Formats: sequence, structure tokens, C-alpha cells
Amino acid sequence: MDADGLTPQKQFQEHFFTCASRGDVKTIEDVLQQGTVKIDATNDHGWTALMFAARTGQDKVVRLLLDHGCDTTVMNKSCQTAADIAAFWNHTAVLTELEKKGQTSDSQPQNFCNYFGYNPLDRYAHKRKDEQWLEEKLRDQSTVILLFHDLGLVVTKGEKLAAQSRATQPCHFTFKDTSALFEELGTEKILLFLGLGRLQPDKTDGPSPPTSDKEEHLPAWFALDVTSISQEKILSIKEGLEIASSPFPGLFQLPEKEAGIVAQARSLLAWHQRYKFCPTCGSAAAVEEAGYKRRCQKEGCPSLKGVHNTSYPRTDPVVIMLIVSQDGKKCLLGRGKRFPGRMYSCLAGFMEPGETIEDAVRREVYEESGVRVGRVQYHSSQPFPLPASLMIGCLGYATSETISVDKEELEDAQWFTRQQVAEVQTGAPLPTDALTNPRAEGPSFFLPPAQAIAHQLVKAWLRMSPNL
Ligand SMILES: NC(=O)C1=CN([C@@H]2O[C@H](COP(=O)(O)OP(=O)(O)OC[C@H]3O[C@@H](n4cnc5c(N)ncnc54)[C@H](O)[C@@H]3O)[C@@H](O)[C@H]2O)C=CC1
Ligand SMILES: [Mg+2]
Ligand SMILES: [Mg+2]
Ligand SMILES: [Mg+2]
Ligand SMILES: [Zn+2]
Repeated sequence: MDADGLTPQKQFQEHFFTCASRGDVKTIEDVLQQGTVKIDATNDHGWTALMFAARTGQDKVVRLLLDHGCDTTVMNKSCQTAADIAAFWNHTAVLTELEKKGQTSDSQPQNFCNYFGYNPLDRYAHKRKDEQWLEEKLRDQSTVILLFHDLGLVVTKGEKLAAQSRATQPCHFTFKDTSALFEELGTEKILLFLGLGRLQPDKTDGPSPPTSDKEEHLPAWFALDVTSISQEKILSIKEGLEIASSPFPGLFQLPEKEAGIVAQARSLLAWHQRYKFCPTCGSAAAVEEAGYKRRCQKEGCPSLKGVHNTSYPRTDPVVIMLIVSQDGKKCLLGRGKRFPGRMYSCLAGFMEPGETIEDAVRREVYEESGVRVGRVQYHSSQPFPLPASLMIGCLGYATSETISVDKEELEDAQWFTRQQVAEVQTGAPLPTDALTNPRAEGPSFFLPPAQAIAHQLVKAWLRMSPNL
């Protein structure tokens, strides 16, 4: 410690923040390259380098930090993100940089994109029936093939980068790498055509719209189900492979720009795994349209006439909602019976047929907590590949307060004050055993991680009136 009582690490960090405020791009670049300070490190008020640069309008520093993958969604202890700070101080150049990453201030609302929500592929659905085109694409050198074994993605073992916690790298195979697998699978294989596109290192604002025939030259993406092939054979294709068998935490550790592609593939494969037979008559059903259809093989089956949704992949709408108390000062969170550690989250539930989103929110909240809800406001959605839900995120405004917990589904439900929630949301990172050990040190409750839509709903509520 020096005379100011700061450890050398803290001194580095303070210097890093000062350089961000001053626009010292060169020093910031050096520090990031040497890795002496973590890019999303915070000071005692929860401020990151990105926030300091946003405060003083240093758009070049902001761009550099964004290019190095900093987290734009971090909030300081006043519940502000870098975008809120830039908007408040009217630094438009900084806001433009943040908007390119899909991060905006609430004063300029845009659609919020959740983890699993961004998908860079053009699905190119009009080519799903063109078998010759698909065969040619499959064999193209630029084509990317993802392999799934019993819904577990084949990944490249990487060093766990603690700073980024994005440690699951999907392995990109070519047809050449996998030709022996194709031979072994024969004609009975499940091969999905996912679309055309490229992972762009610094672009997360959606694919460019198809304009000319040029997009035909973009890499094609396929997913192949290799469940019937031995794990040894799959792992011997290349060095350093592993199969991410349990879905979590792996599915939450994918590079954000690829998570949507993995979700698309996994949900479709889960449908094939569960719907092997025609749901109408129980006969065998053959895979068609590059994995997007299963056609019943029995002549005369009603599913062959007209439009039958049983032939197409399903996705289950789920409402997930943060309920705000009548005075606006508290929110309602619950603890599912199987939740890890001391986690509390938004209430959620499957939509039922013939129900609006608003009514599903009101019904599920009443069933699970006894609280009545009036106005419902849509926030954002999230495809969730377990196995194929679409989480519809809402804010709901309570018209009653008394809680009566449905003990069949929840262990507990409580009103939490803004301050309680802000503390866990913007506080120190959780101890590593917090998810598994109920006696782990740390706060009395915690929220799901940033990849979960529940986290983003809580954040949206906190940001509605940040302390500026
Ligand atoms: N990220 C988060 O913070 C949270 C996420 N969730 C997710 O939301 C989803 C729905 O939430 P729940 O509270 O479980 O729903 P829920 O409150 O409707 O209760 C679940 C029950 O609904 C029935 N159900 C009705 N339709 C179903 C369907 N299509 N698939 C499966 N079960 C169905 C089953 O009996 C099931 O046990 C789950 O997949 C869960 O993983 C739930 C709570 C928090
Ligand atoms: Mg529920
Ligand atoms: Mg339900
Ligand atoms: Mg329920
Ligand atoms: Zn049938």
C-alpha cells in the first residue's frame, strides 16, 4: 500500500480510469494489451472505464473499449449505464458508438437485444427445398458445420478466460473434417441448414439486408446431429475437442455473436429428438426442408392436407415479468424450488392457448403469488433453447400487495426494495460457489446472470429513474 492506502492494483486501476476520462487512447490500448487491469473493473462507486469515457465524451476511448469487448450493460451504484451517462451529458458521438453495439439510453428507446437474441445469419428459407444448392453449399470450403451429440455442442477446449467468462467456443467444422461422419450417418441423418452469414468481430447490429446475389457467397451454416456416432470418433476429428454435455453453464458462456445460432440449432434438434413420429397418427415422419419440416409417411394422414402445425418445429411462448409495486418502490421476485443457492428471479410461466400476453402475465402472477396485476408493458424477448421457449419479457404493475405463495411451484416470493435490488445488481461479483453453496459468503440473495432476460428486466426497472 502507498501513502493513499491504495494497493498497486488499485493505483493501476485509478490511472486507467483517469486515462479513459482524458481520452488517452494510447495508454488505454497498452493497458488492455498487457492485461494489467480488467476491462470492466469498477471503482467503489461502480464506475467502469467506459463510464468515465462516456462522462467526458471520449468517443475514441469508447470505441477502443468496445472493440476490446467491454460490457456495455454494467450499471454503477446509481443504476446508470455508460449510455445513460452519455445521454445525460449529451455526448452524441459516444452514444453513436454505443448504439452500434445495441446499447442505448432509455431516453432514446430502441429494441433491446437479449443474449441468444442476436443472430447474424440470414436464414435464407427460400433455399430450404433446393437440394442441389444445399448439397453444393455443404461441400463449400467456407461452410461452417456445428456438431451436436445428444444436444451437446462440440466445442474447442479453451483456456477459461475469467475476465470474459465466455469460455465455450463452438468448433467450426468443414465438410472435409466431417465427411467420415456423413458417410457413417448415411441418408437417415438430421442435417439442418441454418442460413448464410459471417460472425463479425465488431458488428452486432444485425445482418445487412440481402441486396444482390453477393450474399450467396457468404458462408453457409449447418448443424449435424451426431448422436448415433461414438463420442470417441467425434472427439478424434481434431485435437482439443469436447462435448458440452450439460447445458449449463456452457450455453451461457458462448460468444454473444454466436449464441443465437447455437440456440437456433439446439432448439430445432431438440424438436427432432422429441417428435420422431407424426403427432397426428403416430406413423414415421421424414425430415424435409433442410430440417424445418417433418412429413408423415402414411398415405391419407390428415397432417398431409392443408396447413398442419404438427409438421413444423414448435416454440413455446413463456411470459416472464418483473412486477412493480403500486408505489413503484418495490419489485416482486420469487425462488423456484430448483433454483441454485440464494437466487431469486422474475416470475414466469407458459402461455396457454387463447390467451393474450397481458392476460398470461396477470394469470401466472396471481397463480404463483396471489398478487393482482393491472397494466402490462412489453420489454423484450429471448429465444431460450431449453428446449425451445420464447421468453416474452414484460414489466407489470401491481394493483394489490399481499403475497400468497403457490408452494407447489415456488419456495418463496417477496417484495424487494429498489435499494436491495440495486445493491445486488451493481455490487461486487458473486463468490464462485454462490450458485451451489447456500452458505456461500455474499449477499442474502442474488439475481440470475446478465444472460438471463430476468436480469435485464430488473435492470430496465432500475434504470427507469437512475440517480443522475
Ligand atoms: N430466467 C429466469 O429467470 C426464469 C426462467 N424461467 C423459465 O421459464 C419457463 C416457464 O416457467 P415455469 O415457471 O416453469 O412455467 P409455469 O409457471 O407455467 O409452470 C410450469 C408448469 O407448467 C406446465 N406447462 C404448461 N405448458 C408447458 C410447456 N409448454 N412445457 C412445459 N411445461 C408446461 C408444466 O406442468 C410445468 O411443470 C421455464 O422453462 C423456466 O426455465 C422461469 C423462471 C425464471
Ligand atoms: Mg412459473
Ligand atoms: Mg403455468
Ligand atoms: Mg406458474
Ligand atoms: Zn401422420
